[in-house]
Amino acid sequence: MALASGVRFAPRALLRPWALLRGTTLGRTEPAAGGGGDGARRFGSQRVLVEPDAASGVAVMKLRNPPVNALSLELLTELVISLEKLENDKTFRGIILTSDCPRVFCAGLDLTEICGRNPAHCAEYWKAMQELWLRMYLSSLVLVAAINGACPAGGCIIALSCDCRVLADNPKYRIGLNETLLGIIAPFWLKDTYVNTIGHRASEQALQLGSLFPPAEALQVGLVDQVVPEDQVQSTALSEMARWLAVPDHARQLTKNMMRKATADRLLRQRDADTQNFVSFVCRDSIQKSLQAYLEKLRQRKG
Ligand SMILES: CCCCCCCC/C=C\CC(=O)SCCNC(=O)CCNC(=O)[C@H](O)C(C)(C)COP(=O)(O)OP(=O)(O)OC[C@H]1O[C@@H](n2cnc3c(N)ncnc32)[C@H](O)[C@@H]1OP(=O)(O)O
Repeated sequence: MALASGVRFAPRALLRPWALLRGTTLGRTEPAAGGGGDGARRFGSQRVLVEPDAASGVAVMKLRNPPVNALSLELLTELVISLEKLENDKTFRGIILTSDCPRVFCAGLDLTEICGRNPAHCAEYWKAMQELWLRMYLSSLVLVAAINGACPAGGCIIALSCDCRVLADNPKYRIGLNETLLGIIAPFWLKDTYVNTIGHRASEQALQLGSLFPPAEALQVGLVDQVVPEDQVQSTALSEMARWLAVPDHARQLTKNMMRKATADRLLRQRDADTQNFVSFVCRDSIQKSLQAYLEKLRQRKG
């Protein structure tokens, strides 16, 4: 991990993400509509669309795992790979993360990855979740979340790992960590990320209650930095990006590292124990029952 100019402090090869791939199509490059040069070429994978703009050094990364961008193992893996690709390309200084699915930014953990699965699968899945969080939280790039839909639980984790959050002003687009309402508990590193963003008391209250905040409240509590009309989310995210990119990279990166390293190190030190904790917790009969019931409720709620 070099910490001089061109700082790269994101942990490398914490996992070999490609080893997790099942039937994904990665590394595709295709010209964007009407595009010509390299700056207009899209790349990415089945579930993560990357629209790079070499001229500005900013890439737009779109989650594309319909219907609700649930964080399947494949989506987690493809996100890590796309992020790593941009991190390794010196052309890029920032990523705007957004959703390609209407009305939902990200529905959080894919519950089908932890319901009725064996412990080995749950462990593999949780390691992929840890990996994505570590990579995003410590990324040397500026990450701006352009939150254009509902953003519960794991979706909120993704947004909280970014440097800045812009939320569309729609009362249906609630954001927060609602784990307790599913009968599960946010792990310590999620709790720490929450506390780092909105402070201890607000986190304690929101975590215990499983609060999902509508936009105005999310802004008030400091969970998001801007709330804007839906059609201005992307342009506002770009303006925010410009503000962050106006700072010299090395100074901003070192400051980010200084602010976040202790939180990330805590997970790095206890990664295996955290995985075991997760697996033994979610594999309990009682937890499986409540997750199944929640999933069933979601399926029946339709229409
Ligand atoms: C030591 C202890 C360790 C414990 C560790 C805990 C780890 C904690 C970390 C994260 C926790 C999580 O992320 S758990 C997931 C929490 N997510 C939610 O509660 C969101 C649930 N979804 C919704 O509220 C809504 O779907 C939505 C608001 C996101 C979108 O609403 P919409 O009306 O547009 O869509 P539908 O509800 O009709 O859903 C469509 C379709 O998707 C399925 N779906 C939704 N969410 C999930 C999900 N998270 N995982 C899997 N599948 C999901 C839903 O059932 C519908 O399916 P069908 O079309 O088959 O009916």
